[in-house]
Amino acid sequence: MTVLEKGNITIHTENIFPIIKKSLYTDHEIFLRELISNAVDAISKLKMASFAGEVSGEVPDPEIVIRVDDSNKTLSISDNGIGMTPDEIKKYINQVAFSSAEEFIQKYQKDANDLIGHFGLGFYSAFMVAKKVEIDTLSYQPGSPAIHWSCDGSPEFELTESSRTQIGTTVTLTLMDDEQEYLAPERIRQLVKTYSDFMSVPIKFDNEIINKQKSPWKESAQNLTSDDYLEFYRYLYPFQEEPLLWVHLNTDYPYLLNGILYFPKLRPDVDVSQGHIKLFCNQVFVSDHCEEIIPEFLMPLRGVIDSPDIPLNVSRSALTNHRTVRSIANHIAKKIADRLKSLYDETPEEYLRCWEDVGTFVKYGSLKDEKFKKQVEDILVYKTTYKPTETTSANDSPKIEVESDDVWQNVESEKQGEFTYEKAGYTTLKSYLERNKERHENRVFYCTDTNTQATYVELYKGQGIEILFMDSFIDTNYFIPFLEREYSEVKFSRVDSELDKTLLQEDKANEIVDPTTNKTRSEQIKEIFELALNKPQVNIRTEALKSDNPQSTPPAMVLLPEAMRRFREMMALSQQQGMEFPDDHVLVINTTHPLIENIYQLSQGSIVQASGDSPSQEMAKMLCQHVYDLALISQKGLDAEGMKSFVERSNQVLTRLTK
Ligand SMILES: Nc1ncnc2c1ncn2[C@@H]1O[C@H](COP(=O)(O)OP(=O)(O)OP(=O)(O)O)[C@@H](O)[C@H]1O
Repeated sequence: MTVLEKGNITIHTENIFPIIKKSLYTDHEIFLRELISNAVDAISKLKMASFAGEVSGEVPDPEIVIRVDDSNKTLSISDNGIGMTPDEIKKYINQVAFSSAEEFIQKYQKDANDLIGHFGLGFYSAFMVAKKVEIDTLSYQPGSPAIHWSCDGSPEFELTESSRTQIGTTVTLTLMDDEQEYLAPERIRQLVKTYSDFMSVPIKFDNEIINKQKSPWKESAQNLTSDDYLEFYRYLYPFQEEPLLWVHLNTDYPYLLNGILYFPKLRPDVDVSQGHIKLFCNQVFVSDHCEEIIPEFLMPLRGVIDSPDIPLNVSRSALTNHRTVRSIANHIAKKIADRLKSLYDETPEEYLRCWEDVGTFVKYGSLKDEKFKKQVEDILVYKTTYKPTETTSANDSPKIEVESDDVWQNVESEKQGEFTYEKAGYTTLKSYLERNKERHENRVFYCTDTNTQATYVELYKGQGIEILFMDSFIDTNYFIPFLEREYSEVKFSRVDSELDKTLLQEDKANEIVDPTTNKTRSEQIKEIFELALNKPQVNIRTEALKSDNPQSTPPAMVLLPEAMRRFREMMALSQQQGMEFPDDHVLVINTTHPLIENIYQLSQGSIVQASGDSPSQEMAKMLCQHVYDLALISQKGLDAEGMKSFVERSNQVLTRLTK
């Protein structure tokens, strides 16, 4: 073997090797990604040279071959790309590669592990795992000799002749003793799959192609079917539920950006604060964590973004404020909004199918991002009790289907005739306000829980008042206050917070019935309840509920005034607890209900016993407590103590009634 040249690699820091080996990155494994990327570059350079007519003879089918030699503890990566002349080796490897490595190390030594991509070290990263690196190469340039370059980790290299006859390059690493894991076939396969799966050149190992090669996000959306998108999703996230919809990003100005983002179904067990989007740079995998690039509210999205314009060697904290990155984040949010808007306009059924999950993104996005909010504000929909009849338009006065007890209507069953959001039981806030402006202008009645608020919903429905269902965590804790800030004249009232005047009639019990005390019947009823319950914190009020059939209205209702309830909910949220049901609630006694009238009559019983109350007064007292318990039950249920006394009292009342 003739030694052509011996020399020193042009670097200025003598101890650069130990730095590289020991402390630069914790994830040494990226060396394989770097070497494969160089091989792919070399192959595309040969292709370009061939297009330019610079290559004599056939250009072989591109391939990269990885080989392991267990006995020599070597791992090699071969390509049939452009190869290198001796001069190029000197220029690119000895000077450029090493000097840029030096610069890189000096710049990033401190926070290298904070970098998003650990890019830029290139060929030199081989020294993180190898005690000796050899390059065997033959350039495509006619007459160029094949050469062999070797370096044992000292700043010295050796160039010798090589017997290589095939154009291309083989890089052989003799692995360090503590880096032998990279000889294991499974480890190699796993690394190729992680980092280089979508490189467009086939990568062979053990006579098998081990990378996927095709990167759908680089294709034009027209060339992909829904099945292609779904198949790609399954490939990226095996065993996961199908995504709801996806957005294909394809921009080349002012930055290059490709990607496919999927909306997953939001499962309660999915940690939405953790990013799942994979970041690529020219099809090379960079990171599973691109939280700095994606707007926070889109974090639960999945899929791929690929942009060579995202700087990968700045620290994560610097990324967030980087101009291009900010502009990419805005672009992604806009594309997502565009996709949702076209879905809303063009395929309402599809939009509603996804709404429950997508709605959370959209609401959260509106809270977080002013621009996004502006884009989506007209496509926010809410479930409603409103049901248009075939002849009415969406903005007619509400026709509420009183009979149906299934307020969560099934979208699928609403398919006759032209599909509208209203027919499917959904509405926008704008339509709601418009439809109801005559009856209750700028007031939105809403329900957050169909079970506990069923009595109240029935009462409103009975009077033809439209109710929106805002039942998600984000609705109750953030979105309603947000909407009130946005539309300052609009107020939201939960169905159990107050009884709207449209539900009430003039209280006939207001006439004075006791000339000696000047008390009205209502005042007496209130007193009867106050005495019977003996709960000073409960604010007892009498009202006359409107109804054609008083029997069908509740005799009493528990109300939680909106502001007080919200304040308590906020407190509970900040202490990460559920809200305790407040003792200081309102109890409304419905004076039109026959039961209340009967209790009133009973309590007027005049036979006074030694103990004080007459049997009929005792009975009236028990019935008052019972009415209150029933009102509590239909609001929040009873606790253990409450249930015990309710059952005991029920038995007493029944016994007395059957005497
Ligand atoms: N397999 C190869 N075939 C041909 N030339 C190669 C090969 N590997 C490296 N080179 C040459 O060596 C140069 C330096 O490689 P290195 O990986 O250090 O940096 P780079 O690829 O230019 O940049 P990056 O930092 O993005 O990796 C390359 O630009 C290329 O000219």
